[in-house]
Amino acid sequence: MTSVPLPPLPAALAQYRPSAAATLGFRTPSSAPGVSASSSTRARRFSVIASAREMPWPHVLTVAGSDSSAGAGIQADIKACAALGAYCSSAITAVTAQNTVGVQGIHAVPEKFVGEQLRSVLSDMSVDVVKTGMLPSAGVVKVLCESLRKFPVKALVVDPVMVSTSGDTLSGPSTLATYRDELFSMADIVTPNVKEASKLLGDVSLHTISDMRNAAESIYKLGPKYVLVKGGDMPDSSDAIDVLFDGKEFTELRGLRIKTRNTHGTGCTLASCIAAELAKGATMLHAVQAAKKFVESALYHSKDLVIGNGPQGPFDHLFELKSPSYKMGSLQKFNPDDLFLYAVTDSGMNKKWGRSIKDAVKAAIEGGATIVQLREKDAETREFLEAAKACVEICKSLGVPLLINDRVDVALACDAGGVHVGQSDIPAWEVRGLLGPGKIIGVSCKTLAQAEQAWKDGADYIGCGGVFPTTTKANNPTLGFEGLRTVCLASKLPVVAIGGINAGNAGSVMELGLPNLKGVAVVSALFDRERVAAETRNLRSILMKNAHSRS
Ligand SMILES: Nc1ncnc2c1ncn2[C@@H]1O[C@H](COP(=O)(O)OP(=O)(O)OP(=O)(O)O)[C@@H](O)[C@H]1O
Ligand SMILES: Cc1ncc(CO)c(N)n1
Ligand SMILES: [Mg+2]
Repeated sequence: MTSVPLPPLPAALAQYRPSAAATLGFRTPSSAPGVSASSSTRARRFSVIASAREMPWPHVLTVAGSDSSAGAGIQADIKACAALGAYCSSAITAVTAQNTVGVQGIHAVPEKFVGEQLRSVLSDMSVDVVKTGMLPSAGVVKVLCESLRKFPVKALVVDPVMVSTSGDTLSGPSTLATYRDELFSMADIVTPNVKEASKLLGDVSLHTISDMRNAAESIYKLGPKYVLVKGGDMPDSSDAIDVLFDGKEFTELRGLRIKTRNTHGTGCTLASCIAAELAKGATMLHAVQAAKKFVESALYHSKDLVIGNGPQGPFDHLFELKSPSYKMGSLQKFNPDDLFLYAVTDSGMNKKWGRSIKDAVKAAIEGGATIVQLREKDAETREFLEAAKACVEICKSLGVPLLINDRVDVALACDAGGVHVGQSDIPAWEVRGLLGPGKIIGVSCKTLAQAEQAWKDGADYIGCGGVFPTTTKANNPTLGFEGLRTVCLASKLPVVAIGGINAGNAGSVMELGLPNLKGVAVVSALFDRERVAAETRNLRSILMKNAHSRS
């Protein structure tokens, strides 16, 4: 590949960013002969830029290699960022000829021209996060470090790509020292897989989680703020476990290991998703969790795809566009706002008033319930399953998610939207393993530690209470407003308040104005009443009033 000299900055651009242009030594309007713009044209152009700045788009610049099969590299990075709502620009470091069999050829882009691409993007666009993939030579790593010193960004994600999964070398041992000595100290996070971690540490062997922890600690000493050692390629592990280290604490991120041949590009995708989430403003822990969840979901939805004849196929980054839930307005995908008016059934109460579970659920939705949970502690399993199937049908047709309390087996059998578990039920991460990534999982939590664990376990929301004393749960300690406030403020997941809530006190719960508190869950206030739809409607109008008075 030949490098062509960089032309002068286009005149129009020079008018928009005269200071940036001057800094870079580009010709500015006053120095560019024959370029003139009236002051009104210039003012209009500036106002276009100013209004564009009011609507920023999280921006990731990927510095990586092209993969002709489009499963990894630049192509994966752009798709991953797009799927997560970030804009992705690119500086291409190498063009590879590769497919699902392996890498057939590599054509490195001259280092100077990598620098020119970096300068073009970084001098013009507001890049939030730079993500690196294949950096084929020490020279490219140095060029990148220089560019980053000149144009600092909010965060740097370094995926130290060295060997493709097919075993082909993408970056030789000569780059190792430059990675370690120059790039790592600028990085917010470095994301080696186990083989790369081993190479970075002089070929130490890594076989266990404890080895991954030690490796993360050693790489941390080379200067990055966080290290994520990825366990996708750990043999004999039924889970896909990654280890995050922030210099003090280790976090094990445990996900399902999806049985599929389509894992080409998981590493590039994970790093790009972390970059996209950071660009959107997430904390590192959140960004890594969201990224892992994305990879897991994409693999799950692509597990049976057949693209290419080789052993390692690509997966579909835009799987959500294809899923029926996306096309039909999404019943499966969790929307925290669905927690607004959360109806929990109780068979005893409905029996007492002479209604079936199905009629009770129908009435609650008619009155405005936004999510329903079947909590049928006393029902026989067969009878419960039949009722659940009928409720799923109604809920699907009315666009309201239906969750099952405790019973993962019943949820699977009736294809419910998800499961709600308590502290003494199956742990949320095991439920996730059974239900897969697309279902909703809620966990009852009373303490900060429980809320933290629910988040780590991959739950979607927590139920917090009992806020007030309740008759539906024996020996249930009451948290009161203070307990609710403490958990809500610390919770990384959306919260629904539960326990003794009714039309008389629901307003005061919402008035707390806690940002994470998305709604209230009610049992007796709806179902231990004669007219379920009317009670629900009344509660909804109370909640709406208080939700509105907050905004
Ligand atoms: N089969 C799988 N099921 C679920 N998650 C997986 C699977 N394989 C990899 N992952 C996850 O994908 C992410 C990338 O990990 P991996 O160890 O595969 O990186 P990598 O080897 O750098 O990627 P690549 O294969 O693209 O080079 C990690 O979060 C890992 O846990
Ligand atoms: C270009 C490129 N970057 C990264 C990887 C790692 O998956 C790959 N196979 N190809
Ligand atoms: Mg891998």
